[in-house]
Amino acid sequence: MSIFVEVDHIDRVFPLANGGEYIALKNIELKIKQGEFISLIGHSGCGKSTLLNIIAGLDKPTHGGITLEGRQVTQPGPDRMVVFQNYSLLPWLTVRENITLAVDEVYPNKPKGERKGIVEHHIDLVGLRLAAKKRPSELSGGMKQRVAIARALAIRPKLLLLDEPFGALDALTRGGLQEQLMKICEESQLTCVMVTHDVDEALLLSDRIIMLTNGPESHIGQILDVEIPRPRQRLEVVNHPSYYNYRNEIIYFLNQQKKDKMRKAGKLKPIARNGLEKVNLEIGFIPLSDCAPLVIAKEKGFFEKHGLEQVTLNREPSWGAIAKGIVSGHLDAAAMVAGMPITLTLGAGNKPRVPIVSALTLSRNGNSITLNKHLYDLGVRTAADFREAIQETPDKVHTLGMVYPSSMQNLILRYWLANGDIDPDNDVSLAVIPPPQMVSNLKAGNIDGYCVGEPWNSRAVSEELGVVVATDLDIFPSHIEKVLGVREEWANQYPQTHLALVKALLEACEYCDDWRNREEIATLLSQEQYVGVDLKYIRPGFIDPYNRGMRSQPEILHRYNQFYVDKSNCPDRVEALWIMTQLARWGITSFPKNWVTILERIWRTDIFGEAARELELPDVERDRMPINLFDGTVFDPDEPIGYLRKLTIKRKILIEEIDIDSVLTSVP
Ligand SMILES: Nc1ncnc2c1ncn2[C@@H]1O[C@H](COP(=O)(O)OP(=O)(O)OP(=O)(O)O)[C@@H](O)[C@H]1O
Repeated sequence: MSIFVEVDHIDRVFPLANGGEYIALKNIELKIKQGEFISLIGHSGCGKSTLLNIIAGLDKPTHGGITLEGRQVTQPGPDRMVVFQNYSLLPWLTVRENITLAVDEVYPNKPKGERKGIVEHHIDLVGLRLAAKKRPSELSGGMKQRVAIARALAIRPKLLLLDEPFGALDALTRGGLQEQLMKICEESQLTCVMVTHDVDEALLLSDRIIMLTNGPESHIGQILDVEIPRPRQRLEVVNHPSYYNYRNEIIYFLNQQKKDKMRKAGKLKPIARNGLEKVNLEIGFIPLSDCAPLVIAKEKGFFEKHGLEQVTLNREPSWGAIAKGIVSGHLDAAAMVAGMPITLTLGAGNKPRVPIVSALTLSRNGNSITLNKHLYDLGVRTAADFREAIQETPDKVHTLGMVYPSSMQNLILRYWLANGDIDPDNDVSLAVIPPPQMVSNLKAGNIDGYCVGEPWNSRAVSEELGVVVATDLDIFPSHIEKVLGVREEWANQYPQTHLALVKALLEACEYCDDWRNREEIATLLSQEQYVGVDLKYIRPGFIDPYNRGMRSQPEILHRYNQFYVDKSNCPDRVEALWIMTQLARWGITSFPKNWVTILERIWRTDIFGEAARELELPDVERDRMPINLFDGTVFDPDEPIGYLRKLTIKRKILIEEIDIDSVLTSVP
C-alpha cells in the first residue's frame, strides 16, 4: 500500500481572547496508506477533532501541512467527506433528497439517470429503502446516522473522515452500524480516519489506533497496530488472542494520561500525615496469585494500620509497564520480578541506570513450566524429551513464552532448557508475553509452552490446553520470586513511608501464610480488580492439591506460593548474586566486578531489619551459604565468576566495573 495521506509535522495554535495562545497540537506526524482504517483516540479536549478538521481542510494548521495523494490540502474538497456525530442533515429534505443534494452538487455533469442510480444504490447500501421518503424528524438517531454515512459515501470520497459517528447511538444500533461501515470499507478499500472514545469500536474497525496525549501540545503518544485479520467478525475479533492485550494497552495509555492530568493539577502531590512523608501511594502489580500480600495489605487494613491512608493498587498490563511506571515515577512502588531491581539499576539494554532498592522479599516459588498437549502426547515429560522432539522436527521453531528478561520465569526456564542440553537462544525461540496472555497464546498455537506464575498454569491445565512438566520446586526450591521495589531516590526522599510500607507488607506476608486465611485470600484474588479469574483456577497449589494435568494424582505443594514460611522475607544477597550471574550468562546485563557494593546498594537488609524489629518479628538474615542447584551444581557466593566460567551453554559474558551513579553511555 502506498502513502495516501501525509500529516507532515503539524502544529495548531489557537489565539485566545486574552491575547495569549493555546497550543492544541504539536508536531503531529503521520503517514496513512491507501485503504487503511485509522482511529484517533485520546481524552476529551486532546485535539482529535482539530486534527480531523485539518485533514478535512476545514481548519488550517499553524505550522506544517497535509497532503493527499501528494497534493497539498488547503480547503475542503469532494475527495474528503466528513461524517459528524450530529448528522448535519437538512431537516426539510427527505432521506433521498438529502443524498441527492450532495450527489448533484459534486457531480453536476453526470447524466441525471446515473446520479439517480448512485443515490438509490446508497439508500440500499445502508438499508433505508423503506424510509427514503421520510424527513429527519421522522427518523431514529441510528437512521439519521445511516443517511449521513450514505450521503458521505455517495459522493465517492477518497478519504472518509468520521468524528465520533456513533457516539450518540444506543449500543445495539451502534453495533449494527459499525458492522455495516466495516463491510463497506473492506469491500470498497476506502481510506478512513475516525475519532472515537470507544476502545472496542476502535479495535473492531481499525488497522492502526493513534493515541494522542493530553493537551496542551498534544502529540502522538503511541501507535497500536491491530493485527487482526480481515474480513473481521465481531466475535472473532473479541476472541482473538491479542484482543485483550491490545485493549489493555489502550486503557493503560488512557489511564496514564488521566494520572498525568491529575499530577499536573496537583492532585497527586505527596500528602504528608501520620508522621510519614507521603501517605498517598500508587503501587503496581501484575495479576498473579502471588500479588496476595498487596491485596491483603489493602483489603485487611495493614496499609492503614501503618499510616498509609491512600494506597491505590494499579493492575499493570505487563512487567515492562511496571518497570516504566517505577522509572518514570508514575508508580511509587511495585511488586517486581526478582531480577528487575538489578536490571534497572545496571541499565540493561542500554537504558539509563535507575538505582532501585528492595527491602522485602514478597514471595517464593509459585512458577511452573507448561507445555502444550501436543508435546505431552508425543511423550515429552522432561527437557531431554523436549530436546528429542526438537531434533525430530528441524523445520519447526519451538517458541516458549516467558514474562520478562529479568524474571525468575526466564531464568528458571533457561536453566531447565540448558540442563537438557537445549540452547535457549539458538535451539528454541523465547517470547516475552505478559502472564495473563499466556493461555490465549498457547490456545492460539502462537507458543508451544511457557514458564509463568499461577493461576496461568492451572488455567491451561483446567482447560486441557497444556500440562505442567516441571514446577520451580523441582528446579530451584524456595527461590526468591517477587520483591518490593522502589527507586533509591524515592526511598531516600520518603524514608518513613518506605519503612511503613515494608512493615505493612511484611505483616500481610505473615497473614498470607496462615493457611486458615487462604480461602479468603483466594476469593479476594479472584475479584476483577486483582487477578480477575474464576476461583477454580486460583485454588490449585494455593489451597487445593496441585494438578499437573498428567495422569498422575494431584499433589499437595505446601511450599508453592510461599509468603512467610521460614521467615525468609529479608533480602537475600546470595540469591541476588545468583540472579546476577544468570543475567550475565544470557547476555542480559554484564557482570559487575563491584558486585558486593551493588548488592548492598540494592538489597537493603538494614531497612528490613528496622521494620522487623519495630514489628517485634524475627529479623532473620539468611546465612551466607552456597546454593545447591537441581543439576547437582553448587553456587558458591564467594566464587561467582568461577561459577560463570564453569557453565557450558552461555553467551559471551562481559565482566566490568559498573558505576551506577554515572549516566550510562555504553552498552553494558
Ligand atoms: N477555536 C478555538 N479556540 C481556542 N481553543 C480551541 C479552539 N478550538 C479548539 N480549542 C481547544 O483545542 C483543544 C482541542 O479541541 P478538540 O475539540 O480538537 O478536542 P477533542 O479531542 O476532539 O475533544 P472531545 O473528545 O471532547 O470532542 C481543546 O482544549 C479546545 O478547547
